[in-house]
Formats: sequence, structure tokens, C-alpha cells
Amino acid sequence: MSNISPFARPVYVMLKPVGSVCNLACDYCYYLEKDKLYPDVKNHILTDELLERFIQQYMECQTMQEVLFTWHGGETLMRPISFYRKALALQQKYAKGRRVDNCIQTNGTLLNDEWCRFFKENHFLVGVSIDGPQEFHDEYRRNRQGQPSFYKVMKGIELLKKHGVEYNGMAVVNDYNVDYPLEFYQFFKEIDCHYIQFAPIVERLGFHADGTRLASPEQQDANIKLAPFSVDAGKWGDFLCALFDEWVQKDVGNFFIQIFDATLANWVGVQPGVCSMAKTCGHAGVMEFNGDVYACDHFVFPAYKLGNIRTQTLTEMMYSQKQLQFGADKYEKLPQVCKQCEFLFACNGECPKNRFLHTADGEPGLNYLCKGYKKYFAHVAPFMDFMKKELQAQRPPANIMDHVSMENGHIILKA
Ligand SMILES: C[S@@+](CC[C@H](N)C(=O)[O-])C[C@H]1O[C@@H](n2cnc3c(N)ncnc32)[C@H](O)[C@@H]1O
Ligand code: SF4
Ligand code: SF4
Ligand code: SF4
Repeated sequence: MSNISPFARPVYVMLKPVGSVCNLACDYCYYLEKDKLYPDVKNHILTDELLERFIQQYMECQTMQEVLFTWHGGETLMRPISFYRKALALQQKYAKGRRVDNCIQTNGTLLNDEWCRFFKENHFLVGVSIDGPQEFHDEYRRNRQGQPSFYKVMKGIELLKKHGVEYNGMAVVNDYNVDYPLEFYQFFKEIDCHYIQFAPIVERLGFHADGTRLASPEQQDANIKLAPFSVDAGKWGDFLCALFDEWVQKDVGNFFIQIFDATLANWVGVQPGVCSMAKTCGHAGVMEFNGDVYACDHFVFPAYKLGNIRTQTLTEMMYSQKQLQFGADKYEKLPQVCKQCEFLFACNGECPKNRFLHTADGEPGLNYLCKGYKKYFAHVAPFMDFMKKELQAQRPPANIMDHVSMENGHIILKA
């Protein structure tokens, strides 16, 4: 029976309704160049027919009562509202009593009153990409003519707030802003954004015959260079430590920073809310505008294509041996240094996309950010232990704020 799938955990397939088409051209973007995978296709637009096929199959793929749709790009708001209205109607057609939620990721520049009213009415969670204050944001987030986007995004955020739309902030940490964790964080507090994701930029430039420039993770070749906008591994650790010190003194339970939540989840032994910190992954694929399904949004490379929705079901693709192995590899392919690492339970080798280093004894698969994560986990360990005890005693982890102080520039836990 097609509507019974054998695994009792949700499966996600994010959808790219305009492929990688975008009104911006951020220098560091990993997705913008994916149009080169389809050089012969003029319009990278998901048709109504494929939309319906996707929605039907996505519903059938789920074993849970709640179904989450994730709209992604490219720039999602380059499709008209009528497209999303059609999608909502189709969701209801196939929901069969299940609860349906929608989240949408956007660069925020095209938001207007009409979009915001639509999101509010239909309970969308909106992820807005904003890389902190203007100077940081506009360094890389520009359009093809080089025009900056900060003011447009801020206007978009104001509109979301005006209409009471639920939103969160997606910020990337790169070579340019990594030295300013507190300014960065302060910005989000000032705009009253309480849910924030900080994602490190790690990319390598490989250059392929098809015109794409980003190296896929398994590519090893002397010509591959770290992209200049990538974050330095040690600095990523310093960034997280400084951010944590500020947060743990003032903001626990008020501002939610995804990586801190994920770290605490692993400390307590529950599933973290972000795949990179989980032991295995592979439950979050992506479907391109033409129905091609890939293992993960960061693995949209020909070798990681699972098939096409016209000829295979999402259930077949997402539970295929190839995809199950992709997910299991996150743990199985860890080098020994990770398997013996005291922080394995919290780090899990982070995202396989970033594992292109060799260990000191020559084993492949070490995460480029390892140095930073070691710093971070060692730094937060006593505080995580404290919050874990609070949770186990059914007390709020926010109690930690009464037990920390700064002494000589170092954060300490008071007895
Ligand atoms: C590819 S965009 C697509 C959605 C929309 N256009 C936006 O910018 O939010 C999704 C997210 O990926 C982030 N991103 C872009 N390039 C990245 C990279 N190389 N590494 C990590 N995140 C990246 C963006 O900042 C954005 O928050
Ligand atoms: S707005 Fe999003 S999709 Fe567009 S270039 Fe920037 S990160 Fe990429
Ligand atoms: S490869 Fe990385 S981003 Fe993709 S699902 Fe696994 S951990 Fe998440
Ligand atoms: S901190 Fe480094 S060695 Fe430890 S699990 Fe993470 S990547 Fe591996």
C-alpha cells in the first residue's frame, strides 16, 4: 500500500518552486549555480502538474499526523501568491485529516503587505535571511548589478512584524563577520528577532566542465581551494564561545539560537532540531523544479540524485538503499578521531558536506570546522552540564543565568 511507509520518523523534502532562480546573487550562495545542472531548460518553474504530484506523494510518504512543507529556493517569492494558494488547496485535497504546516525561506526583499497578510492568514513560518547589521549584510548579499539588499530586507521584516507573522532569522557566518559576534547578536536583539540560526559558510571552489564552481564534498584535488568567503575554523569556535557567553548571562529562554538548543538536546540525549548535529541524517531531501530529487539541499550534485518524481515515488526515493546509506554514512564514515572524540555525542562530526580534511594519521573525512567545534564544546561543557541537571529536575534551564558571572573577561559558573 502506497500510503504506508516503513519508518516511524518524519521525512522532509524541501521544494524548489523556481529552482535556483533568484533576484539576488549573494557571492557565497551554494544554490545559485544549480541552474547549470539544467542548461537546456528555459523556464525553471515547477508546473502545476508536478506540484500536485509532489503534494500527493509527500503526504503519502509520511507516517506522522503532522506534515511540514518547506518552500525553498532560489527565491521563493518569485512565484506569485496564486501559486501558493493553489498549493494550499492541494494540501487540503490530499491531507486526509492530517495537520499541515508550511515554512518558507526567503531573502525578504520582495515582501509586501499582500504577502504578509497571506502568510499570517495561512500560518506560515517565514525564515528570513539577514546577515546582521548593514555593513555585514551588504558585503555579500547583493543583486547581479551589485546593489545592496539590506534596506529592502529590513522593510520586509518590519512588514512581517506589523502583520504578526511568525518568522525567524537565518544568518550566515563568513570571513567578513566572524570577528564580530556581539555586534551580530545585538542586531538580532534590537530587531526583536527571538529565533536565530547562525550557519557557518564553508565552501570550496572546484570548477567543473558544466560551469559550476563549488566542489562536491568527496572531490579531492590539488586545484580545489577554500572559497575566500568561508569562515576560518578556529574563528568559528571563538564566535560561538563569545555568543554563548552573552546568551548564557542574559537570554536563555528568551532568545533561541539553534546551535545552542541543539547542543543542549544532545547533552540531554534527545534528538537535536538540526540535522548537522544529529548522529545520522538523510531524512531531508530536496526536489528541484523539474521533479529531480536529491539527497540533501547541500548535495545537489549529479552523484546524489535519487531519481525523478515522474518515474519514482518520493517514498521509493527517500527510503531507497542509496538514501538510507547516505544518512547512515554520517556516522559510519567518521574517522577514528571522531569516533573516539569526547564530544562525539554533541558534535556527531557535524555536516558531511564539511568533511574534506584528513586526520593527522591520514584518514579522510575530518570536518573542516573540527578545531572550532572542539573549542566550543569544551567551553560550553560545564554550562550544558548545569542546564541538563536543571532539565532533569524539571526546572527551567534559564535558571543558569543566576549562576554565571564574568570574571576577568571569563565566564564562570558560581558555586
Ligand atoms: C540558498 S538560500 C534560499 C532561500 C532564499 N533565497 C534566502 O536567501 O533565504 C537559503 C539559505 O542558505 C544560506 N546560504 C547561502 N549560501 C550558503 C552557503 N554557501 N553556506 C551556508 N548557507 C548558505 C542563505 O543565506 C539562506 O539563509
Ligand atoms: S538570496 Fe538566497 S538564493 Fe538568492 S543568491 Fe542569496 S542566498 Fe542564494
Ligand atoms: S548532509 Fe548535512 S545538511 Fe544534509 S542532511 Fe546531512 S547533516 Fe544535514
Ligand atoms: S569535535 Fe572534531 S573530532 Fe570531535 S566529533 Fe567533532 S569533528 Fe570529530
